[in-house]
Order: sequence, then structure tokens, then C-alpha cells
Amino acid sequence: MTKKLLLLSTGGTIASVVSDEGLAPGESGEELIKMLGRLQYDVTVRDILELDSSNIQPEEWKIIAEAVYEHRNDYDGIVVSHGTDTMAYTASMLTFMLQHINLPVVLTGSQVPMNVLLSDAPDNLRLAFTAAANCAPGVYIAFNRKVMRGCRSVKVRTTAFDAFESVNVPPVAEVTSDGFSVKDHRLPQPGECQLNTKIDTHVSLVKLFPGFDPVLLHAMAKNGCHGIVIEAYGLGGMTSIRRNMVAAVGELIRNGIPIITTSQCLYERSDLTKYEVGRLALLEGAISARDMTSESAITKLMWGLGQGMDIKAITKFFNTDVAGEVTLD
Ligand SMILES: NC(=O)C[C@H](N)C(=O)O
Repeated sequence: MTKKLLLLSTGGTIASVVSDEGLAPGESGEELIKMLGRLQYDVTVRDILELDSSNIQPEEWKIIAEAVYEHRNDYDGIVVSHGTDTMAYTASMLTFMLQHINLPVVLTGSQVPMNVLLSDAPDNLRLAFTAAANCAPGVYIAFNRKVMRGCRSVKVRTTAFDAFESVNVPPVAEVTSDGFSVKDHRLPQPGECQLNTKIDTHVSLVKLFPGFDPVLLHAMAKNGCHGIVIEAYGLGGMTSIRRNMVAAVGELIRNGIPIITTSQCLYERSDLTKYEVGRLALLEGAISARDMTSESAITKLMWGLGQGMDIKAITKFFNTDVAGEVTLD
């Protein structure tokens, strides 16, 4: 039977046209489908946003999550066309807002607009429809012949077609000369699909660098920041002499502000137990995000705080694999 798929169009380069002010979204979802040509699926289109993804913010995450939730029982799969710049954040947040999702939700976009000859858009959109028709329920990004778990995806290139990588886990599906093959058939944890868009956006993501003044962390807290993700060094170490980050982290945690640590290294996990500079932070109560992407860590923090979780609950939450975003030892 022909699969019924829904395209939710949100803008991005894929739908962009040249204007005097620069590339900006201008094509509708219907126009994207027309340019794509023949498809073996029964596709319905809805334009829900028309934005460059630099303008996609928490308000838009809610609109996208609500649209997916509303149509989750009417289709076999949903494709979301989206700008690439913040696609990994949207995919990560949808993972938390739509837990136990009951169908594949596949985000895609392109580096070159659909209306340009030799654009990567037709291939990416076709791949996204194929993934939406064949993958297990979950949130994914489909790009350049790979289908990746949304909460493990990172944009790693500004212009090349191979713009996304699946970090610390292999892609879920790939296109090779043998065609489309799904490698990971893991189903989401059983449960009723829930829409929960309550998030706390008063958070921050900080990249540590030699010379970082911990006073800035206190300034964030004073200005209403409820939680911070720190991209620390290597396995998760942070400065403990002179500009003492560890001490600042401890003080913030004692004031009820959770501090999550990720690594500036894109690949492999954080492990605060190995070095003294990590252990000190651990002793102060820093929460390791292990092998999560920063995109996933900051959206998980927003979602957890939005549920009213205190530090203890946030710690437990980060020690839980919600939808494949983290590898627990
Ligand atoms: N390739 C792209 O889609 C980039 C664009 N600025 C966006 O994120 O909307």
C-alpha cells in the first residue's frame, strides 16, 4: 500500500530564493514537491513556518512539535523541511518534547536551494521521505545519504554537502550502491506518545577557554540563568587555579543552579573521574553529559528545568537515556 507522508515546511536554504537582501525562504512546501518530481508516496504538505533556521527559537520548536503531535495518527511518517544551521537543536528538542513518538519524524534541508541546478535538496528530500516511510518511530535527520538519530546529529560543515555527522553512534540508515538500508532498528521505549512543550529557556551554553573569568558565570546566575552547560576541556576538565571555574561551579550548584559538563571535543565521551581537574568539579556536583552532543545537552536541560526538576532530579534525568541521546556505562 502507498505510504501516506506529511511534509511540514518551515523554510531554510532548501526553500530559499535570491533576494536583494540575500538568500531568504520564499518557496512553499507545495513548490518543493513540484520541483522534486515523481514520488512513490502519497504526500500532503503543510507550510507551518517560513524562516531561516537562525530565526528558529523555542517558540518555533513548540509550533513544530504541536504540528507533529496533531498529525501523528494520520500518516505513516512526517518530514520536516528545515534550515540546516539549527536543525540539530530542533531535532534534539523534538526528541524531548515528543517522547515515545509513534512514527518516524525526519528533518532535512540542504546546502543549496531547491531551485538551483545540481542542488543537494532533491536527494536530501527524497532520502527524508524514504526514511519517513521505512525507519522505526523516532526523530531523525536525513542528509547526504545518511539518516541519523536527531539527538546525536551535529552540523559540522558550513558549505559542503556532507554537513551533518552522527556523533558517537553510527547512522541509523544509509544509502549505498545497494540502495537504502536501515542498520539500527531500535524502537523507542514503549509508552504512549506525549506532547510536552514546557521548557525553561533561561539557560546558557558556555565554551571554556584559557583565561575565562568565572565571574561571568556568576553574572549569568545573577541575571536569571537557571542552568548552564559548560563545554569543558577534553574529558571534562576545567580550570581550578587562579580563574577558578571549579569553585564557581560549586557555588552555583549550592545556589540551586545545575551545571552540566560536555566536552569541546566533538567525538567520544566526557569522563570527570580520570583527572584531578575533573574530579574536583564532580565533587562540587557538576553533572557529566557523557557522550551527548552540546545541542542535546542544552535542550535536555531546558526540558528538564521546564518540568520543574531541581538539581537532584536533573542529575537523575541526565543519568537516564530518554531516547538514545546518551550512552550510559
Ligand atoms: N543551509 C541552510 O539551511 C542554512 C540556512 N541559513 C538555514 O539554516 O536556514
